[in-house]
Amino acid sequence: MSFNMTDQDQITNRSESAQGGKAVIEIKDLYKSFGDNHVLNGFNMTLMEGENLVVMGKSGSGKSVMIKCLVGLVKPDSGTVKVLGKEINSLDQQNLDELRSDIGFLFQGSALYDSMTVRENLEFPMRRHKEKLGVVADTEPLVREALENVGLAHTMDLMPVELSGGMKRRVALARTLILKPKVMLYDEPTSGLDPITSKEIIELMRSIQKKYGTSSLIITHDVDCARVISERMILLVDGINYAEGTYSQLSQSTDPKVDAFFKK
Ligand SMILES: Nc1ncnc2c1ncn2[C@@H]1O[C@H](COP(=O)(O)OP(=O)(O)OP(=O)(O)O)[C@@H](O)[C@H]1O
Repeated sequence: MSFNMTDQDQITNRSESAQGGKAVIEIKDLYKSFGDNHVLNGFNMTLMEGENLVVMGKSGSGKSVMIKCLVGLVKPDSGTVKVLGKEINSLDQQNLDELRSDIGFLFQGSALYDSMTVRENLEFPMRRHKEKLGVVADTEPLVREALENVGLAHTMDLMPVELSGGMKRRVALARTLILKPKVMLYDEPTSGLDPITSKEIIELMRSIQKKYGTSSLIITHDVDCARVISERMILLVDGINYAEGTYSQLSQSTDPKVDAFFKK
């Protein structure tokens, strides 16, 4: 289904391309099956520089498979996946690792290492991606800045067990920000959090995007999160980008498959 845009939105899109918007992620005609389970059937997606794009899909619709194709953890059957101008499936391991250091992840299971302090958790990616930051003699200023971004500088020497669920998620976000990623991938960033903590995380995501001009792909079931954060949305149904548009366009659709996403 191709979603009908209003005249006003068509004008907005034209002016965006006139400003020379750059694609940071381009997925074209992506197919992936596991045996007879045809998960992605020609999925297309473009994330523009500085954009917040939300992808929604039912449980089992292939959102995680799509993200895994994006970071080279799953090999597609066919189609192309370009991230920051590089075709993922043609990169060797070293170039793939380098590219991954420009991609920040906040996944449902973005667990902190329980045996390490908050500071040590944040130092970990710095050691892992030395090629990006070089050898950092004094890690404290970077750790502090990353924690200040999420309002948790005072937790630097605490252990994860001493933090609430929302605080852990914020530290996980700080840990990914320390590498100054160009693209952020969020997989269910508010799942398992109460509404107030969810709101705090969404606000943080917005402030980070503003501060660093990061482009973000957000996978969520949370309609409120999608409403607040998305500039554009894609609904993944039957392995394709079934509908695309702004929150207000999609939430007013009379198509039953689209409408089902917005029913509480
Ligand atoms: N490695 C794999 N081997 C076989 N089947 C797989 C594999 N990975 C995913 N699948 C199948 O692909 C389909 C899509 O799974 P995926 O995890 O992408 O769903 P999802 O949309 O992320 O769901 P949820 O919202 O519940 O996390 C499912 O039917 C799943 O069983």
